[in-house]
Amino acid sequence: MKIITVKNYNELSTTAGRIIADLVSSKPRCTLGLATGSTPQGTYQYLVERYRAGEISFKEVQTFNLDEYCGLPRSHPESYFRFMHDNLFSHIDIQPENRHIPCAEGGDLQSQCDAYNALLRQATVDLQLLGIGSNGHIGFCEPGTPFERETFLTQLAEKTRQDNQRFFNSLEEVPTTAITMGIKNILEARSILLIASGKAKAECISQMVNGPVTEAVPASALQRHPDTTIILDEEAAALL
Ligand SMILES: N[C@@H]1[C@@H](O)[C@H](O)[C@@H](COP(=O)(O)O)O[C@@H]1O
Repeated sequence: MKIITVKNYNELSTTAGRIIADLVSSKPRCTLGLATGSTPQGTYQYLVERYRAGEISFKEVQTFNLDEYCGLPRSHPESYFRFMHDNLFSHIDIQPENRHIPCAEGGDLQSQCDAYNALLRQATVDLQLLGIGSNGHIGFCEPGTPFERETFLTQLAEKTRQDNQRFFNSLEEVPTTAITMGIKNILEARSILLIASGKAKAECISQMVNGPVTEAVPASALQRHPDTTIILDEEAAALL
């Protein structure tokens, strides 16, 4: 694992954004794995600025998002579909047919998982961007998820629902299930870029980097990936 520690969130966003922008410049037809949550927002803002400056184009880029809540229509302000539209896709020249987000609407969610997994299997993700949950989850692969899991319907941990409650009016409104890429899908990316900011992430970062590789800490699986870069601000790196 290559660990880069930076001063603050701003520097974290610029550092991560630059790595992605460099890939898009050198390989215009690249495939990006994308994440949601508060942490990547600054990274996406950086990419939008580089696009607006005419320095990069996403015309030929293909993207796959990690996950999506079940039970929220795509138009819901907290759906990840909407998050990606608002934070990135509506500001850049990516082609609608090149962006993929699990569809968690409709009755047959298992078929939606299978369809998304089949799409992923046809692609090779060049760079997978990741955040991390305070309980060590990546995507929505919660503690206890078998490492060989591919795209699946997951039950959100109570800790995750509590952490994400800040986006909703009450805990009851936070979905209890989601569709997520599995750990196996994530590890198939050519490279992984995980970003984390703030002291609430210090403990899980320490477990991910220095703890044993265990399904109790899903992010510890990244120790097995040959090309993982972790960018941390000083608070998230405090226990390393
Ligand atoms: N499914 C997402 C994860 O992909 C993300 O990494 C995590 C952390 O979010 P934040 O960056 O807001 O701390 O939140 C959600 O649960």
